[in-house]
Amino acid sequence: MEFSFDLNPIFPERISLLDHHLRLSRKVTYGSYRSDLDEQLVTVINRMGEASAKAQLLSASITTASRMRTNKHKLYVLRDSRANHGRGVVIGFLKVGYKKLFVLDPHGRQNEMDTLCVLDFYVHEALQRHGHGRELFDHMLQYEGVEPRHLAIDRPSNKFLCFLRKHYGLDSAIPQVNNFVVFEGFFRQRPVRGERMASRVFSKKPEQDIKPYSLSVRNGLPEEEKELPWPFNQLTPLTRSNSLGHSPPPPRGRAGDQQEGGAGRRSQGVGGREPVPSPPASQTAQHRRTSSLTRSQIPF
Ligand SMILES: CC(=O)SCCNC(=O)CCNC(=O)[C@H](O)C(C)(C)COP(=O)(O)OP(=O)(O)OC[C@H]1O[C@@H](n2cnc3c(N)ncnc32)[C@H](O)[C@@H]1OP(=O)(O)O
Repeated sequence: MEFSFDLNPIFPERISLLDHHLRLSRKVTYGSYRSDLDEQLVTVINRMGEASAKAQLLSASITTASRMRTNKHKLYVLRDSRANHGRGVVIGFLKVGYKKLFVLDPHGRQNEMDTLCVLDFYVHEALQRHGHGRELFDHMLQYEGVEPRHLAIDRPSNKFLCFLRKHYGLDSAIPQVNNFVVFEGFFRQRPVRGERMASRVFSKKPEQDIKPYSLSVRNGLPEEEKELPWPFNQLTPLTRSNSLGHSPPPPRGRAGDQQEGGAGRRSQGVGGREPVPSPPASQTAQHRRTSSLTRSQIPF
């Protein structure tokens, strides 16, 4: 992603980390922050957010400078300093943050947890599948001191699911009733960081709904589509997408989804992330309105 100004003073490192004040982390930078770069930084964040939203077929950006300021999220930005005649280009970004979630364990018990969540992740279309996503993700894991299985993912796209499976062997999700995805091993050997884990019975409703961005930007959906949380609202007769971890067939040129496998994919409608693979139609019709999913029914 190119800009008319020099990116190198804004992002002095190959991977720079911004906090919710849009300040660079001292741990990953050598220089100090320059206030005159504020405006350019806002421009970059907003452009990156727009590109990510477009790639995920979202109706609005979930990463903007103003959202960054109102949420305690962190933004890892990967740039190439030499490209664009030395002005640099942004290759991609990864946004994470702690959220209080109600997470179901494999026995269906509900646990209230403050957990690190992956909230937005984007690599420029022209640079995907070159290892940049892995570089960003590994950097974040190391900096945050977490293992991939201990993360909660806000409604991962199909590409992201493939990525997680390929690089980190995450392919077996524990069914949830919110839009976050956690994988097997999520509850095992978690680092102690003041995390609250209050076991509750599955049937008890959380005190508050935890809404991922992906829901909050769903402006245009009719009410009936808002009723059910993901993945239940995915359970319409669809063709299953490519199996995870395999390279897809060549691009089919669908707007906003240029690098996807194409076959069997559908737009989720205004505001949704790109769809994840879904169960065969026979299963989906049968389980469209069920209140819980067994492991074999999780749609990937
Ligand atoms: C919580 C969320 O943020 S969900 C939204 C995630 N973001 C998106 O979907 C936006 C569009 N996609 C992207 O920006 C990128 O594809 C990312 C961020 C998911 C991955 O970044 P990349 O730089 O492509 O990843 P990297 O090169 O390290 O790894 C490649 C692997 O990722 C997965 N992947 C990347 N692109 C695709 C694709 N078009 N189709 C299927 N799998 C893909 C595959 O497992 C791939 O391995 P393979 O080529 O051997 O099949």
